Amino acid sequence: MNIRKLKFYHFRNYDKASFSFEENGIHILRGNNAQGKTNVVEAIYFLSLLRSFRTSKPNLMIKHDEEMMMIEAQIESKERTEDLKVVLSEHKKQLFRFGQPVSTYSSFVGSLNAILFCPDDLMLFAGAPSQRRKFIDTELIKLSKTYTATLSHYQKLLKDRNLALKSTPVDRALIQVYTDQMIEDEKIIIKQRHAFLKDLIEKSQSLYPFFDDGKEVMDAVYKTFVPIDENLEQSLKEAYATSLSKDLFYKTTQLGIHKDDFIFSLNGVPVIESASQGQKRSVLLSLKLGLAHIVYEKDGQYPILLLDDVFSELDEGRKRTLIQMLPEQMQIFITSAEPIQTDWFKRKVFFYTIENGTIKEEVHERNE
Ligand SMILES: Nc1ncnc2c1ncn2[C@@H]1O[C@H](COP(=O)(O)OP(=O)(O)OP(=O)(O)O)[C@@H](O)[C@H]1O
Repeated sequence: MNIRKLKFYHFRNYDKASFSFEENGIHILRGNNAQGKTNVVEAIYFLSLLRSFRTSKPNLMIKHDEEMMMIEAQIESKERTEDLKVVLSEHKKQLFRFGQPVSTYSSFVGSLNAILFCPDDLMLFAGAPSQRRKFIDTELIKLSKTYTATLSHYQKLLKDRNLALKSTPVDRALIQVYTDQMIEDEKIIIKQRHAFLKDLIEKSQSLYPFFDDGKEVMDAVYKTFVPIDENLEQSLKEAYATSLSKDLFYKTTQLGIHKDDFIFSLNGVPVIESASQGQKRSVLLSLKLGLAHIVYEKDGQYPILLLDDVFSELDEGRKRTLIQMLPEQMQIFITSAEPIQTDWFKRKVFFYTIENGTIKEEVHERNE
């Protein structure tokens, strides 16, 4: 998958800007701090998921003192070339595909598949379990419609069950109806999370040694509230039966996949407890590249890879390794405020200078 054109109008610090990108190449956006490099990455990510990785308030992306903003892109995939456009004003978000208005989120999201690495991702290890669930869910939602539908059904049931637990008098029969339906959803979600993590870890494990000279072994464990085996349904039923009195006491559902966690480790020690900054970045990069390989296996094409400020805190060896590990048929955007040595690249690479909300393509430098 490739972005061939990208246009902004009143987006962040860009007034009006237009970019063209070659397919598959590495595109380096360089420039001093606060010039608009990450803004470009944010725009691509926003077209992919209709949410920003920096703010939960999309209106902040509208250029100061303006009333609306627009991001537009031409996407080339294996199947087709299509135009995507988002127009956002304070009270309205309008979506367009092929120049036609699109009314639902689900018929827009999915056209552009992008995988992002950004410095805040390092919070994956230190943050709350909800962040790790979000990481896994975001990818599974892109990969499986069944997962998306089941997760949203479960979330609704959980809300209803919690309301039923709070009501007086308590309707135990109704709570049981919700519990039974939640168990059906959980059987699907637990199996999919388990299988996805196994696949992701297998792929990432094969990449991590390149970053760390094969010294450490990365791994991850899926922590849910029941054993994952052939007795899953029975275990779920027993867990809810045992927890019912607690649920009634606290008036909220104490157990469920909404409390799952995923623990990432190096040599058996949780990453958060002992990994260096460089090692954390290396684990994350192995995970992100692992994700890209999963998408390739499923779709027969790589997603777009967005690497925001990826080089800081990586030593030169790791920087070189990262570049060598990037698949040839993947379009990649890298932002950097650091000097970049052109001899790191042995493939098509394009440089752009970003300065105060303007973009200038530099002379193509190609080392082949
Ligand atoms: N809504 C907005 N309107 C106008 N300018 C904005 C808006 N939001 C952010 N900016 C400006 O965008 C710039 C930041 O851009 P960006 O985050 O892309 O920087 P960067 O080049 O990636 O920098 P760094 O190397 O420090 O990460 C800042 O100058 C900021 O003031």
